[in-house]
Amino acid sequence: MKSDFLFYPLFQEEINRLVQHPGRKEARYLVRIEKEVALPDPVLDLVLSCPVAEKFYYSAKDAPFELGGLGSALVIEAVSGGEVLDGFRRLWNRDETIPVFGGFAFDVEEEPAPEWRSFGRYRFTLPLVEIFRSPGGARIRVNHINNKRLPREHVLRELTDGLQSLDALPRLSPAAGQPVPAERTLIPEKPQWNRMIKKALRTIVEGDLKKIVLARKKVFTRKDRWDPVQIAAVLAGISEMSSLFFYQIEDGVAFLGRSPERLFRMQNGILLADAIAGTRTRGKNPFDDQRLEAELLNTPKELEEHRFVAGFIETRMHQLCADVQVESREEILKLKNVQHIITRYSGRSQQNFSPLAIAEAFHPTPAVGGFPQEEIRSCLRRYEPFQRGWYAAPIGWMNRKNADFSVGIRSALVNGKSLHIFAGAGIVLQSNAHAEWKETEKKMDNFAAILGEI
Ligand SMILES: C=C(O[C@H]1C=CC=C(C(=O)O)[C@@H]1O)C(=O)O
Repeated sequence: MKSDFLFYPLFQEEINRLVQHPGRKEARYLVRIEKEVALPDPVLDLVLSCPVAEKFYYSAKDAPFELGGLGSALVIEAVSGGEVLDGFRRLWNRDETIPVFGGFAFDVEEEPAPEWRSFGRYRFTLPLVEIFRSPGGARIRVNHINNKRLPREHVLRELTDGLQSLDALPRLSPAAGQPVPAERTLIPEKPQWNRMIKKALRTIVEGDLKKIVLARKKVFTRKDRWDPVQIAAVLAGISEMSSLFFYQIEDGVAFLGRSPERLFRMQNGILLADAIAGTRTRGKNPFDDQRLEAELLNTPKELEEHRFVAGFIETRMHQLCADVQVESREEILKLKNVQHIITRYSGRSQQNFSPLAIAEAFHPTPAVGGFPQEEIRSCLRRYEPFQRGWYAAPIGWMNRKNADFSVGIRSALVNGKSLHIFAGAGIVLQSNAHAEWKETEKKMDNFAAILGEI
């Protein structure tokens, strides 16, 4: 990982030109300068190696794009989606294609728990430096918001200072590192998990809910702070069909993961969404793997779990779109540690819904909440012994009309000396507490290399 990229020299000429043309409109609210570049390294390397406090990265699971951000030009922290859209209204009035990165909590009605406090309920960032790479090439943009209507010279000085200070930082090189010893806490412990499942099954038998996705977490605490960059580098080394997301909002505070599940992608009016549920581990050899795949596709309990999700997504797609197509039904998605049943949908968006409104309409799908959707948040608040925060919630990027959001599973929160690793499992009538515990263990295995064991 080298990334000796220097931002200020790259934009020096443009900044000088802006100084010489004081009449140009950009300085009124938004200064945005763009450059095509021959990027020497993957965007991820650039983002990980720059030791700036706030930074993000997103690559969608099946699109050859990388989006990265360094620093922040504008951060919107809000308690509702409407407030987020208000916060970006002026930005998108200038240019509706500008992407912002972020997400919101699983349960936005809850007061965030201490470990999630800096993420809040909704949080999106317009970065100071935005890096986008596609097979056609790479572009770097710098953004500066002048919402205080400061004089132009002042704005350009701030921009220059921002870029120069990014350049002055020594680059990090996240060495693979040895597994780190840490104290482990299970929340819940196994006996409590067994009781949670029993309670969920009772609720299902009584007929109030049909499916409940219960989650657990492992918290690893060590003497020194965890390095989110090192953990992201381990996730980046995994080769599978999943999106990689990394959102560091303060030094040593980051939410990151490798999610196989797209909540939705909206591109030029086309909406894509996945239903993923039903799980088996990977086999020890190809023959064993095939056997597990056949078992997954022929087990009524797994199919039921999957169909709650697919039915829900299909209903939402019809509410939001015309021409809803099932791109593939009940196929297998093979990941490094597990395999799932996947059904894919596409449709043509009918109305002018904002991407955030679409995210709120889908979330939480029965893959991470349960069924029916309406009852599930209050039920999980009572059943789970910790707050999910941003785990299993939408995370990604959006502009005024387009977006790509993943469901924030196979994920972890790094917060100083604590590392919280999450996983959940769908509980239906035939579920068994021990099998679901083992399944969640496997779902956490992406992080095993960091810890030596989980
Ligand atoms: C809730 C999680 O996985 C969901 C996604 C795929 C399969 C699932 C399952 O089979 O239970 C879960 O619904 C998680 O990984 O934390």
